[in-house]
Amino acid sequence: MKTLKVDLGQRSYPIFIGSDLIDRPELFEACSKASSIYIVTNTTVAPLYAERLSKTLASFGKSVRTIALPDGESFKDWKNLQTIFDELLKHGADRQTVLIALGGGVIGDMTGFAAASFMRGIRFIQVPTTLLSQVDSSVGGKTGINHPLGKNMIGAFHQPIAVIADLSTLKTLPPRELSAGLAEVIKHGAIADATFLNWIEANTSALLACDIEAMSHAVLRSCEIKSAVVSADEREGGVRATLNFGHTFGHAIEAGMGYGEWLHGEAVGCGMVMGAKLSCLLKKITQADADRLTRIIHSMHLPTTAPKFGAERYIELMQVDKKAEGGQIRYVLLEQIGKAYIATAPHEAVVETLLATGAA
Ligand SMILES: NC(=O)c1ccc[n+]([C@@H]2O[C@H](COP(=O)([O-])OP(=O)(O)OC[C@H]3O[C@@H](n4cnc5c(N)ncnc54)[C@H](O)[C@@H]3O)[C@@H](O)[C@H]2O)c1
Ligand SMILES: O=C(O)C(=O)C[C@@H](O)[C@H](O)[C@H](O)COP(=O)(O)O
Ligand SMILES: [Zn+2]
Repeated sequence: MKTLKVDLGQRSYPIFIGSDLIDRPELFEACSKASSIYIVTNTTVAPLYAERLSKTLASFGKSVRTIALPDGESFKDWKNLQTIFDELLKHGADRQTVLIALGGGVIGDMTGFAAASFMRGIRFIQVPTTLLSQVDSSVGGKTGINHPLGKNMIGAFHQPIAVIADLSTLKTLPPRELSAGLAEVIKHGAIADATFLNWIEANTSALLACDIEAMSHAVLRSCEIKSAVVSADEREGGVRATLNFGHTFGHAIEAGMGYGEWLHGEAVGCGMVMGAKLSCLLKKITQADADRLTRIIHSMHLPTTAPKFGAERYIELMQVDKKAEGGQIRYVLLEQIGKAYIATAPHEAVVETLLATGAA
């Protein structure tokens, strides 16, 4: 097992990465002081892992309940958040209750937001079971739900007290979901570590085959990169926005198509292709670099051709973005492979050229 730390002073927490971790009560030690424990999961993950996790948590001698929400991005909304609150209140949860998010990023984001707001804030633990949630969403404390007009528009920063990434759970993950997670892995290489991107490129087959050693390295290196960024800028005042590479376009695709049509990772993969093309149009990276990144994304079975909404609609969708300021869209672009920067306002005509010609 590998252990990392997200360094945030009093809000610091460990990330445990390894196999069969959901069977190890010592990793859930914070539950020994809980008044009650709620596993929040969904109807797909519950039959796979909830009983095993309940058994582990039962060793603390506290009440352990499971809340299973419907599965899918389109359920990351008010209604299902309300279901969590209903269950907590119905069964007498209090400020010493600990929530456990067992599932992918949808469950992690919603459970985290429920924990941030229930009785003005209770503790929660992330047990990510998708590649995407192990390499990205379980770390950093961004929690929330979608709004029909914009992705993740309602939420809060609320850090978990631990992240327990059990690599064995990836064995049951469908290939399409694995590829979606690989998009965020590629993102970490593209924005912060050219050597890691080389490794990803050289290990495409092992990653697609969900080889345990390859997964272990991908999760570890991604968590190292993300936790360093989050430790430096918890609330996205600056450098944290680089983790949004591919997301300005990607979130527009998700909202524009209706949540769930394309997976988040698929939209981000395609968004990174668009971001690389824009970086190239602005003469920051070479055509060869943009082509290479597109090839890597394509090799992971991710879409690289954007849905054709038209430039006007893309711009309208992208204006509903948390990075936008005073109506100006801000893009995360590449200065070089392994280094991202924030473009406050690239010339609108350049973006329109991108949308009209290449990607959309
Ligand atoms: N908070 C953040 O920093 C952050 C970062 C990245 C993404 N996100 C959010 O995360 C979400 C995407 O997360 P995701 O890709 O994990 O999607 P997801 O949560 O929808 O999970 C993907 C699918 O895999 C299933 N599943 C989960 N674990 C499984 C397992 N071990 N075996 C079999 N099936 C399993 C789920 O039921 C679901 O059908 C988006 O809402 C995105 O906005 C948040
Ligand atoms: O943690 C971050 O910061 C990220 O941007 C990670 C992204 O992969 C993730 O999709 C995040 O939820 C996007 O955040 P948002 O603030 O753009 O909604
Ligand atoms: Zn993302």
